[in-house]
Amino acid sequence: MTPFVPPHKRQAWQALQALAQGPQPHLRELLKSAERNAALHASGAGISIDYERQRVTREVMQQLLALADESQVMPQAQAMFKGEPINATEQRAVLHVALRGSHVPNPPWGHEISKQVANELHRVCTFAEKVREGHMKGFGGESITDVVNLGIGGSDLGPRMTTEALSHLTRDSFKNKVRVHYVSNVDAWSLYTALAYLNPARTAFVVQSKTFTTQETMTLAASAKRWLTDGGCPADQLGKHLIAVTANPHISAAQGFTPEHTFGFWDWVGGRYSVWSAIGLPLAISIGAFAFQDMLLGARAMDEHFLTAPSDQNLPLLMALFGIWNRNFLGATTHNIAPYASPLGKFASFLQQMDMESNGKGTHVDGSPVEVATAPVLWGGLGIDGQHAYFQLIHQGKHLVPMDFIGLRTERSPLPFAAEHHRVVLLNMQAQAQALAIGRTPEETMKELRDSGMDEAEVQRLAPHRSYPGNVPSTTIWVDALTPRSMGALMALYEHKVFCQAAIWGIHAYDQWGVELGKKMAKDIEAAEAARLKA
Ligand SMILES: O=P(O)(O)OC[C@H]1O[C@H](O)[C@H](O)[C@@H](O)[C@@H]1O
Repeated sequence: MTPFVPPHKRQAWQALQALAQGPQPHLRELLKSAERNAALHASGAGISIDYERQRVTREVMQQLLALADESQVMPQAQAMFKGEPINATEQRAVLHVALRGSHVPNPPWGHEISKQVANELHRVCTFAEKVREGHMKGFGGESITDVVNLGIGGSDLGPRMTTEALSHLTRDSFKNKVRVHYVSNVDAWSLYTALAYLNPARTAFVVQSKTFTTQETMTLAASAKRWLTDGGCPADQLGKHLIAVTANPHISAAQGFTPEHTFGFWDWVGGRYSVWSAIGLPLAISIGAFAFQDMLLGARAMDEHFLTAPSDQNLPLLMALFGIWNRNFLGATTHNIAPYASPLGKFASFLQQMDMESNGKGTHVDGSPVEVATAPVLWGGLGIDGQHAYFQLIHQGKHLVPMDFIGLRTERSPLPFAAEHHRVVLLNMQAQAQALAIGRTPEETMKELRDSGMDEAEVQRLAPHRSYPGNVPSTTIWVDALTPRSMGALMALYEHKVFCQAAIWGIHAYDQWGVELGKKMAKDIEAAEAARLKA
C-alpha cells in the first residue's frame, strides 16, 4: 500500500468538492429520469438497496467510486480479513469476520483461528441447548428458567437487540423453557426491576465483559451474587448460577467463575463487533443454537458479498459512499436509521455504538489531525413511531437528515390479518421516502389548497407553512424477511459500511480511546473519596 494521504488531498475528493460547489439538481429533478432510477439498485446476501433517492448524479457516483479506489478501501479490507494488526493503537488484529467463517476452506486469517473459533462456538451452542432444555440446575436442583445478562456496550447491545429482533421466531418453540433478560445500567432500579419477579433458585446470570474490569458490570455482578445468597443459595453453590463470557478468563476465574461456565473470546474481537462470539450466548439461549448459527451464516454471506462484489454493486461500499457524500460534501451532521419492522426497535441503538464509537474520531492513522468531518450523529428508531414524533424536523426543520429506511418484503407474524398491517407499514415507508425526496413547492401547495376550496387570503397565509423543501436523501434497504440469516447479513452490512468509511477518512475504527478519560476520572474521584474517608 502507498503512504497515507489525508482524504481531502485525494484527487477524487477534490473533484467531489468541485461537484458539490456546482449547481446541484434537486431530487425532484433527478427522480424524473426513469433510466437513472432503474440503475440505482444493488443487492447481495438477501438484501437489496434502492438508492435513487440519494442526491447523486452519474458524475458524483463516478467520483465516489474513484475515491474508494484511491483510498484503497478493498486492499484495506483484505488486510483486515488476513488478520493484519489494523487496530494499530492497540496493536491488534480485527477479526470478527473469522467468528462467522470458521467453516470456510482456506480462511485468510488461518486455520488455527478457525479451529479456536469452531471449538468455542461448539461449547456455546451445546451449553445454550442444555439451558434451553432445562438441564441447567440451580442450588436446589430445580431447572434454571431465567437467565439475566449483565453487561454493557458491546456486551449488551448486540445480544439484546438481536434477542428482541429474533426471539418472536422461537416463541412457540417447545424446547425453550427459558426467558432471557438484559440489565446494562448500574442504576439499582434497573437490576431491581429485572429481578423483582424472579426466583433465585431458578435464575442464572451471564456476566459478559470483554475486559472483566468494567465497573458497572462488576458492580451488577457483585449485587447478583448477594441477591442469590440472600435468596438461599449457599456460597459454595454460587458457581451453579454464574456464567462468565470474557476475553480475560484469568480475572473471572479469580472471582470464582468455574471453567465449565466460562466462555472465551479473543482480543481481536472488538466489543461492539462481538455478538458473533460467545457474547452471543444469551441470544443463543433465547433463539436456539441453530438459529444463532444461521445468523452467523447470514453475516458470512455479507462478508463474501463485500469481498467479491464489484464496487458499483457492493452494498457496504455504496452505503459508505452515500454517507461520505452526505456528510462531507452536502454538510449533513446527523443520520437517521428508520426501520419499518417493530422487531428492529433496538437496531438504531445498536448501530449508534457500532458507528459512533468506531468512527467518532479526530486523528488520522498517521497521527495527524483530521481536517474533514467524520461520523455523523447517528440516531433513529422505528419509522412509523418517528413519523408521529420527530419526522416534522426532518421534513421542515433546518437540519439535513439523510435517512436509511429499512423494510421487510415479507412479514410472517401469525396474526391472520398481518398482511393488512404490513401493507400499511410499507405504504407509509414508501410515502415518507418520496415526500422527503420531492417535497412540495409553494406553488404546488397553493394549487392544492385552492383546489380544496380555501379562500385566497388563507391560501396565501398558509402556503409557506404547508410547503416542504424536500431534497432529503435516503436509501431504502429491503430485507426479504426477518430471519436469523437476514439479521446477520443486515448487521454485517453496517459493520462493513463503518469499515469503508474509516478507510476513506483514514481513521482507526477499532479503538475507542475517547471513552477512557471519563473512566479514569471516575476512578480518580473514587480514590480521592476513599482517601478522604480514611483521613
Ligand atoms: O465488555 P466490556 O469490557 O465490559 O466493555 C463494555 C464496553 O465498555 C467500554 O467502555 C467500551 O466503550 C465499549 O466498547 C465496550 O463494549
